[in-house]
Amino acid sequence: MDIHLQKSELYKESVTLEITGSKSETNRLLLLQALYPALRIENASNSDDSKVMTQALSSNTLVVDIHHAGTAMRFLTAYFAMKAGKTVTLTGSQRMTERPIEILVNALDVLGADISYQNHNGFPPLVIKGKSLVKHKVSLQANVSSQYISALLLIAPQLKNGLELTLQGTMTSVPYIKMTLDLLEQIGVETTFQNQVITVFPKPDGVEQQTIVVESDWSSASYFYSCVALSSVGTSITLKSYKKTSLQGDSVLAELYKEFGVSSKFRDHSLILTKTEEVEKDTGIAFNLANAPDIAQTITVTALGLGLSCDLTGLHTLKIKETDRLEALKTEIEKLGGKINVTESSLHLAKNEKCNPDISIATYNDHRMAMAFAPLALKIPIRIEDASVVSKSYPEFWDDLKRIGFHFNK
Ligand SMILES: O=C(O)C1=C[C@@H](OP(=O)(O)O)[C@@H](O)[C@H](O)C1
Ligand SMILES: C=C(OP(=O)(O)O)C(=O)O
Repeated sequence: MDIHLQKSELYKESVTLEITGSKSETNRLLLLQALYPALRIENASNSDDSKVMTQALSSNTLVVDIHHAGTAMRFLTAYFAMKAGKTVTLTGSQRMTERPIEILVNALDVLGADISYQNHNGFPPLVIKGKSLVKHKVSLQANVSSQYISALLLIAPQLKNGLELTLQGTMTSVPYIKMTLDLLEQIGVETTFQNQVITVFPKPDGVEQQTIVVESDWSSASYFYSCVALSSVGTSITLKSYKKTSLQGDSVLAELYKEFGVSSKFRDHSLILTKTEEVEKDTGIAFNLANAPDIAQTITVTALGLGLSCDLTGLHTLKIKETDRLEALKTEIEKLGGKINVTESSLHLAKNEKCNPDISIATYNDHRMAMAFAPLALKIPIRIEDASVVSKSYPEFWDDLKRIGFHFNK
């Protein structure tokens, strides 16, 4: 299904949207709940990625398919590796079979796991024979994906001797590691993180009965930051339920979007975004997003819509996500008339006058390609191909766009 967005304008009155829970927090808590059934989760994400995670944790089938969900692939590899007596083939979409997992598999091997590759070394599908893992010290490369690290940390309190993890090289996506440690601490697991060594102490006997409320998803909020940035001064949107002090690294949006003239105010659990000033055309945007890779596409498209130049660094993980996001951005932005250069870990977007209207944006099975480009309809009519991809993280995305004033026919 393609969606043709007409040129739209946000409603003058600030509309309030309820955004689904963070998929990162939810998928961690779902795994922890499988290990500690006393946990209750509120405001869980209704994303496809969280649905497949829930299904996988309760399934008794020999083959578990997690589709496009990177967190589910990585977290469940660790989970099934320590489930003694159970053998599972863990697989996913075509793209998932191209997303590397060797660093995690090697680390689990060191801990005593039995995992083999069904087709290509280093990539899913994996055949995992669950075993009791008794070793507790391992080192792994920390600059490819933080999800490998979170996967090990999540199972660590149920390992006989806990875990001592040494991170090698420059760490990437660090807030996601801290989110995992924070959630472990919240449920009563002791952890330390000093220099590049993380220790998780064993917690074999269960945790106290408790309910954890998931904060709404900040990566999903990014698309509304972009909508407000691309609107006139005074435009406002209210999003629920957010906290000023978040576990999610993408909450850095509140800081970064000041450069696009957007202010963020917290009232109770609402986040109010307001366009407070026009941005000078000569202002160039420059951010290092190594700690917030999922908002790179949103920021690039906001800059394009405002005609600003934009330099982003720290993007080395984008090439192994739902698609090669650097190449996908380059191809689609060039169709719109933008001038963009990409390297293995950065992008440069040149200042531009205006975008070509009525371009059809390909989305490459990547929810964030669809959601990042949609706000451009505040400037030009635009078509988004295969629009249902958004359900990977944010199934109500298109309904919410309608609620704030976008016009389109599905
Ligand atoms: O742990 C997580 O929940 C995530 C970590 C990040 O991945 P990398 O660590 O691979 O960059 C992020 O891009 C992904 O959307 C979610
Ligand atoms: C990269 C993402 O997800 P994952 O790696 O979990 O598939 C994402 O949601 O942007």
